[in-house]
Amino acid sequence: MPRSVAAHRQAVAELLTAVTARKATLRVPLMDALGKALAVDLHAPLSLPPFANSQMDGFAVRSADIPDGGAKLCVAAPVPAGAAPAALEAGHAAPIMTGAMMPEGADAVVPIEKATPGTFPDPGALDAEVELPVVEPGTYVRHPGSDIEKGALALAAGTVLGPSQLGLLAALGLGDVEIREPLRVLLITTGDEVQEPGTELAAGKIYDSNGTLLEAAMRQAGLEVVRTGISDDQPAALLAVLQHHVGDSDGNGGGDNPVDVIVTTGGVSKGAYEVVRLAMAEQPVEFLHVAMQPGGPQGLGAFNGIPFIGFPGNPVSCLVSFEMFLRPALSHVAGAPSPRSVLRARLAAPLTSPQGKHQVRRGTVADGVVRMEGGAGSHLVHALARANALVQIPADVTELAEGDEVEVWML
Ligand SMILES: Nc1nc2c(c(=O)[nH]1)N[C@H]1C(S)=C(S)[C@@H](COP(=O)(O)OP(=O)(O)OC[C@H]3O[C@@H](n4cnc5c(N)ncnc54)[C@H](O)[C@@H]3O)O[C@H]1N2
Ligand code: MOO
Repeated sequence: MPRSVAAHRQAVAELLTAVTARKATLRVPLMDALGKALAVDLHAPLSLPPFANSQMDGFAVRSADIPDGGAKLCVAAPVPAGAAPAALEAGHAAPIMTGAMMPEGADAVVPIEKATPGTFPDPGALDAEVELPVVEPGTYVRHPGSDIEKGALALAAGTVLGPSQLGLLAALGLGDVEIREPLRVLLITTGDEVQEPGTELAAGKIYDSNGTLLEAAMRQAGLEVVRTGISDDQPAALLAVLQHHVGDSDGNGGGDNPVDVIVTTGGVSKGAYEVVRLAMAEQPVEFLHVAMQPGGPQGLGAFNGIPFIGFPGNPVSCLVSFEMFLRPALSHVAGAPSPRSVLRARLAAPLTSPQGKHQVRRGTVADGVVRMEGGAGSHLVHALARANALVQIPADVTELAEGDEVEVWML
């Protein structure tokens, strides 16, 4: 009896719980925190904006100086961005640039387009005057703390740090940040037929797409990845690679920066040379079938005490396995990455799906409608590259009509 998708996801999460529990926190430069989870609640060390500043290029004024019909004011010394200006005298208007600090006493900005003349006087010009229309106090002034007050919670522990979050930390003046230490994954692709990209393709061989596909997916999910190169179909060779990186069953060897999880691709189904199955024969690893297509055959357990996950060899099966099991399990137990956004979309065309298998098709979602990219085959990497979503067809659904709603996970 195949295992359900939910049960296998749960099993992967359980496998990772112990690993994530023993990970420490780490202080890293902002850019190294991209995609990682914030370890602690982070409070703003300063207000944003830090001081009142102008939202427009124009004139900083005391609004009380300008009656309903407008007024002619003396032009004060200009205030460029970055300067700390002198206080604004009554009856004066100071040329001010976007982002520049408001002079003390000024409470509004009139944009240059509304001034007469509509250009700034030369900085050296003496006795210049400008005519300005009436303006409400506060107009085009960005008040200190209007975005966030000093001391307020800027980001909560567990927040996944993307570009916007890291941009906020930079705006708050932080050069580094404390993150949850990322999991280190040992990624091994297998197969006698598989060859490194960038080499000349021999007869009967194909290029290794799984390694790049999964390493990219893992890095994007905030994982550290250790690649070993391709392992051939000799179990002894795969065991040697594993032992080199992980150490032996007594915990000897494996280097001083151990990996937390091992992920392999290929060699888990029913062929005559299933290298991963054979190499794991002495280990507590279960090879099973999940009621899902693609990504049915799966391996799960431990190699010399290190959690082990064996994905099937087909490239689309690898990515679907990662998205359906490893990514959600990591979101659940490690807080990063964020779960995929889940939407509902209407089918552009009818489709059929095998009874008893949760099918994950690849599609393009636009304007609430999803169009399939390629067929169900798990070798279709070109179609995968066109898709922006995984289309989820539950195990008990065998037929859907055009316009029927399905769940889609945005990639
Ligand atoms: N008799 C059966 N045969 C198969 C079954 C089954 O239930 N009974 N399951 C099929 C399904 S579903 C899948 S998925 C695959 C899984 O096979 P393995 O995990 O053992 O993977 P391989 O046989 O090594 O490779 C499958 C396929 O993927 C290609 N491949 C492998 N590695 C890479 C790589 N790094 N980059 C690109 N492509 C790769 C490989 O050449 C094969 O075409 O088994 C089915 N068979
Ligand atoms: O499960 Mo396989 O992954 O369908 O191609």
